[in-house]
Parts: sequence; C-alpha cells; structure tokens
Amino acid sequence: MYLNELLEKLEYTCLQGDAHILVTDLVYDSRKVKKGSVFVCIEGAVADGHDYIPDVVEKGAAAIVISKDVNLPKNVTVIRVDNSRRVLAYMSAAYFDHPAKKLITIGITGTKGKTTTAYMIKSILENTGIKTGLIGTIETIIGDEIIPANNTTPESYIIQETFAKMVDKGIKCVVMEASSQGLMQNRMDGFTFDFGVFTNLGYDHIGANEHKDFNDYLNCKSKLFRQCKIGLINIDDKYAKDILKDHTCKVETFGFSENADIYAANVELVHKPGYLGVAYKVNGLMNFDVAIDIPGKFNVLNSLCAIAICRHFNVSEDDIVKALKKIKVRGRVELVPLPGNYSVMIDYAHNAMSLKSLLTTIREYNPKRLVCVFGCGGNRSKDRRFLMGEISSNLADLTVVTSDNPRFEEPEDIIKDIVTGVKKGPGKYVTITDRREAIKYCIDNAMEGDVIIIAGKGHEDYQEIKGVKYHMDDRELVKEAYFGNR
Ligand SMILES: CC(=O)N[C@H]1[C@@H](OP(=O)(O)OP(=O)(O)OC[C@H]2O[C@@H](n3ccc(=O)[nH]c3=O)[C@H](O)[C@@H]2O)O[C@H](CO)[C@@H](O)[C@@H]1O[C@H](C)C(=O)N[C@@H](C)C(=O)N[C@H](CCC(=O)O)C(=O)O
Ligand SMILES: Nc1ncnc2c1ncn2[C@@H]1O[C@H](COP(=O)(O)OP(=O)(O)OP(=O)(O)O)[C@@H](O)[C@H]1O
Ligand SMILES: N[C@H](CCC[C@H](N)C(=O)O)C(=O)O
Ligand SMILES: [Mg+2]
Repeated sequence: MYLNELLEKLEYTCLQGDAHILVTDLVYDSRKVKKGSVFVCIEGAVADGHDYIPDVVEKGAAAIVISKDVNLPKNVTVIRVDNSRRVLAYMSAAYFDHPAKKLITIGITGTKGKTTTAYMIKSILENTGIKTGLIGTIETIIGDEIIPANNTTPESYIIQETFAKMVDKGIKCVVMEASSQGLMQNRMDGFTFDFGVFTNLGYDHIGANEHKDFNDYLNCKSKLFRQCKIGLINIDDKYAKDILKDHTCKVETFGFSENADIYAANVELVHKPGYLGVAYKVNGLMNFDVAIDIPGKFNVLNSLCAIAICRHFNVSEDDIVKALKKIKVRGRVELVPLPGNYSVMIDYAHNAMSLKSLLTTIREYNPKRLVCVFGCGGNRSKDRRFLMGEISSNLADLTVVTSDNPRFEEPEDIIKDIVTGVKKGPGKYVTITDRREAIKYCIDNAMEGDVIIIAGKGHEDYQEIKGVKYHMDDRELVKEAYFGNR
C-alpha cells in the first residue's frame, strides 16, 4: 500500500523523502514497528510517540508522521500534520479499506445509558436476524468472538480493524459506545455514522486526565451529531438543544414528553422480592406495550431509544417485545438470584448522575430499606466522591462506604472524601474498607423487603490496586456472603 493513498483527504506536508512509497503496515506503538512500517507519533497522557523516533528508525520504519518539531532522522520519509490522532483515524480507515461503508453504524453518546442501550439494540436486531457487532465498555463482540474491553471506545486503528473483521464475518450492523474521551481524542474520525444517539448529559469526567471543563465535555459529545446521518435525541434532557449545536444530521426525538417523535407513557414499576421490572406503552411513531425484567425508569428511556433506532430496520413489534422481555445487561441493575426475601442488585453506577438516577428510581419501588454499598475509583475525578457520598446519604437509608478500584491512591483517603459527602446528608453510614467484608455486612444484616444495591463495579471481575488487577467479582462476593453463612 502506498503511503500517499493512506493520507488521502488529509492535509499534510512531506518534510523529507517521498510520500509515494510503499509501506508494509500502519503502526502507532513503537514496539510494533517492523521494516517498512509507517509510524504515527502520538503525544499521550503518559508517553510521547515522538520520543520513540530513533527507536523506530533503527527498526526500519519507512515513514513517520509527526505533529511537532523534532530532529529529522535520516533515510526515512517524514510527514508533518497538525493532529496526529485525527490523522491516525483517517489513515486507519483507508488502511482497512473503509469498512464502515460496508456496515450500518450506530454510535451512542451520553453520560449514562450507552452500554445498556447498545445491548438492547443488539438484542432486538439479532432477534430479527440482523447480525450485529458491538463495541463498548464491557467487551467487543464480533460474532462468536468476544474481546474484553480496555476502553469503552478503543483507539481509531482498533475500531477500523474491528469493523473490517465484522465485514469479513458477514456482520451487517455495528452498535458502539462513543465515549466523550473517544470523541475528544478523534478515535471515531474518518467515517460517518448512519445513526448517532444522545442519551443524556450530566456532570462527570472533569479533571484528572479527562475533560478540562463541562463545556469541553459537552462539545466533545456534540461532535457526533456533525458526524452522523440521523441523530436520535433524548428530548427530555436539558442539554438536548446544546448537543445539537451546529448539527448536520436529520433529527428524531424520544423521551417521556409527548412532543417527542416516539414517547413512553403509562410507566408501571413492578416489585416482588428478588424481582424488579418495568412496563410502559410506546406512543407516537409506534404504538405497543413493552415489559422488561430489569428495573428503573431510565431503562424505559434506554429501551425506548433502542426501539427508536430499530424502527429504521423494519423490525416487527413482536420481535421488539420479545427481545426486550429477555434483556439482561451484565452489571447494570443486575439482580443476583438468592432465595432470600430481599433483593440484591449489582450495578455500575460510579458517578453522581447514575447513582442519583439509580437510587431515585429504586426508591420508587418502595423497598423497606434501601441500602447502598459503594466506593470510588482512585486516580479519577475527585468530585465524584463528594457528590456520590451526598447523594447516597440523601437517598439511601444506609450507606456502606467501601473500596472500588483504589489504583494508586490509598483506599482510606478515598473513603474519607466520600464520607465528607455522606455527612452532608441525613442517611446512616458505616465504613468498611474491604469490599468483601462490606458486602458480607450488608447480607448479614439484610431484612425482609430490603433492596441492597452494590454499586460501582458492575461487570468488572477485578480490583485494581497499585497497577495490579486482582480477581474480584461482586456476584461471587454476594454468594459467598449468603451461602457461606448457612
Ligand atoms: C488518558 C487517556 O485517555 N488515555 C488513552 C490514550 O492513551 P495515551 O495515548 O495517552 O497513551 P500513552 O501511553 O501516553 O502513549 C502515547 C503514545 O505513545 C506510544 N508509545 C508508548 C510507549 C512506547 O514504548 N512506545 C510508544 O510508541 C503509544 O502507543 C501511544 O501512541 O489512548 C489510548 C489508546 O486509545 C487509550 O487506551 C488510553 O486510555 C486509558 C487506558 C484510559 O484510562 N482512558 C480513559 C480516560 C478513557 O478513555 N475512558 C473512556 C470512557 C470510559 C467510560 O465509559 O466512562 C473510554 O472510552 O474508555
Ligand atoms: N439512561 C440512564 N440515565 C441515568 N442513569 C442510567 C441510565 N442508564 C443506566 N443508568 C445508570 O448508569 C449505570 C451505567 O449505565 P450504562 O453502563 O448503561 O451507561 P454508560 O453510559 O455506558 O456508562 P459508562 O460511561 O460508565 O460506560 C447503570 O448501572 C445505571 O445505574
Ligand atoms: N471507565 C470508567 C469506569 C470506572 C469504574 C469504577 N469502578 C472505577 O474504577 O472508577 C473509568 O475508568 O473511569
Ligand atoms: Mg458504557
């Protein structure tokens, strides 16, 4: 493949050598460079690709793509660009022969609900016989192949490589989560989505290595609607208009509001010990009743959004109803089957918005007591800790503050921050640093009619401490606590 073909549609300057040369492969990690590779230098949060130029030249790279001034190495083509992440995305799309054009692509952005909605869409489409791939927080699914995820939205090269594999496997459609960091870092540049979805926007991901402020966060999310053909927007979200700033797509709306193109009405919450579900009526562009076996008003919106997308695929009402009836998403309001007369739920709420929606909606099921056990991740936005503490104290009867993934921070320091928030509200609380012990405490003290929510880690099967991931699975901890006692 010729280098200039990979650079099609891009603005660049060839500082040295010739862009019309053959390259063997496209690489953005120096450790993978081989003779004849083109190496794209990326300035990251931890490392800077430009620092590895001598190393890749030594390994025989044919060309390098740079975005800042460096000492020009000898005998190698040097391409200068403004934004190497963006360029990597376009080059990757060309390298894999634009696989997105051979798929129907659905991108979901929003602070919460992306993963859940993605699985709902996949489930409905597959129920109708449309082979659908998925890229998201939990995993990438390419037919039978399941790859655990590192990022919600992987690097552009991986996205394009995954799309190409999907095309090879006869997959027709792909649904993917478009994280704000992914949009910010140009991971999804180089192709147009057929559908873009906006679920909602709440305060999150500000600080640490993430967004500089809320405006930046909002602007990154709005990018999707300048990069898709049809935008599906949650009309009830207060940022719905802002997200559509400068949009270029056709817009359709969903929500509880009757102004939406497709809207939900007559919401019914169903609660029996060990079972929480929700039912509603779809109105507007489609009209039928839906019942799902996972709880929460937000799952009305998530499933309605999935219906609004699938409507474009001529899916029958019957197929939608059947697919949604059996939907379960790992670690999202996931009920742990236990013989007890109370309910235990594992959930991924790890920011203010999700914890508030979760506890508010579960309160509506009138549990005897609402118990919430959670911690916060280390080396992530500190705001989450104070806010989540306060929210839990305001909405749960008992908050059990424990550890999440401490990463490189001391668990006790994180707990201290959470407790500062907890103390602002009226709720009772205890602190138990060991997550296993904290869960055991909740199970040992459970009462009839309680709902115990174990929040923050959802599908995760590890606890990350000082760079090491130790096996830990909330489901196993619940079962161990329950059956270990009997
Ligand atoms: C802070 C951040 O966003 N980091 C992401 C970023 O890493 P980075 O580019 O900064 O990586 P880096 O280690 O500094 O390296 C820079 C460059 O040097 C190269 N390098 C490095 C070492 C070497 O020896 N040789 C070499 O060439 C690297 O290959 C890279 O090209 O780009 C990587 C590839 O896309 C991501 O995997 C990585 O995500 C890390 C793991 C992360 O934690 N990201 C979070 C903030 C994130 O992106 N989260 C979102 C949303 C999560 C949610 O759902 O809420 C997500 O989409 O996952
Ligand atoms: N539409 C929604 N609105 C508010 N909260 C939601 C919504 N859907 C799910 N939640 C809550 O947020 C948590 C995470 O949901 P989900 O994984 O679907 O969102 P996400 O956008 O993929 O989040 P992340 O960015 O962490 O991957 C759930 O466990 C639940 O507590
Ligand atoms: N993708 C998110 C997940 C956070 C989940 C929570 N368990 C934590 O470790 O903070 C992040 O990396 O910020
Ligand atoms: Mg997700």
